[in-house]
Amino acid sequence: MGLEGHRIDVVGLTKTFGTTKALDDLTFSVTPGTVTGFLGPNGAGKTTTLRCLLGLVAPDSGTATVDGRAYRDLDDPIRTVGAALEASDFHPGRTARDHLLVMALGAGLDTGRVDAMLAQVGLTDSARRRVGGFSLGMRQRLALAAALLGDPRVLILDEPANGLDPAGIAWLRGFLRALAAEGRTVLVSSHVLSEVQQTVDEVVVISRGRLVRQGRLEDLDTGPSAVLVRTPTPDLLRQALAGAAVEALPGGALRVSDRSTAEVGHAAFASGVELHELTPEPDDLERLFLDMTGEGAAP
Ligand SMILES: Nc1ncnc2c1ncn2[C@@H]1O[C@H](COP(=O)(O)OP(=O)(O)OP(=O)(O)O)[C@@H](O)[C@H]1O
Repeated sequence: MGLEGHRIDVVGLTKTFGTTKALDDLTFSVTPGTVTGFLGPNGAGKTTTLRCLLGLVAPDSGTATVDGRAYRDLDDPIRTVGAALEASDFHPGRTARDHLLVMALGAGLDTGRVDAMLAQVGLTDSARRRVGGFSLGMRQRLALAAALLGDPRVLILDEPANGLDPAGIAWLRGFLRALAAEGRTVLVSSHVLSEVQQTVDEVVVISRGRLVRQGRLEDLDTGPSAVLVRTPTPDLLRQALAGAAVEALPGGALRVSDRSTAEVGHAAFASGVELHELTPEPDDLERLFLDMTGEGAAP
């Protein structure tokens, strides 16, 4: 059975710090039951947006609401929105378990969930260790457990994959997907698309405080795919691909930007050209992300 879902709506959000326009008329929404990646390069305004959503920063104009209400107007904010903004602000002398107990008591939450949450994030064996000795990945897990203490419908996580090793990222992926499958609304920021690419259904891409793109990950138009080819006879392959956009790469490979792997393979076969490699160019999505956010522009 799914939970009652809550939308996140950011409308016309604008915030200036001194002379820095951190957010510039930013609008997007996040639907329940999805994991949404909130993406943008460092300094794009992600943290500021999340802080506005949590009532920690007052915007100059615009609104950031959960279930149609500002955080401060929610009836039961702790049980509605769980957030992990920074993984580093734990008291280093306190154990993981004590940290969650203090939080639960302070917020009037059921302390009975503490051990269950530690187990959920894989910290049972470290529950009685002091947080000061935790790795960044363990702090991230603890922050996640803290965010989940109130069994919230909405989760807001700032760079949760930061500091996790590949196994930890794979774990996080399954964990967040399961929370979304329960009908929760999960918003996860990252400045690295590949980190969350396999986790998210939707992406909201921002750059310089403005929305660049919102949509389903699979609908992002990655443009024509390019093909990397290696052959001992590049000139013959160029002839065989007459009319194609072919670029010589350092190291001797050719990059064909307007033909599919099948088309390149067929042209080579039909002309008797020997191929040593024929691969679709990797990271099309990463390239698109860099292009969209202006980070990939040629110097
Ligand atoms: N309290 C503040 N005072 C002054 N400037 C700020 C403050 N908070 C954020 N900024 C500035 O606003 C811009 C957006 O910062 P923000 O932290 O929201 O970006 P971000 O996308 O989260 O990047 P990062 O991943 O590096 O944290 C940056 O130029 C930042 O320096």
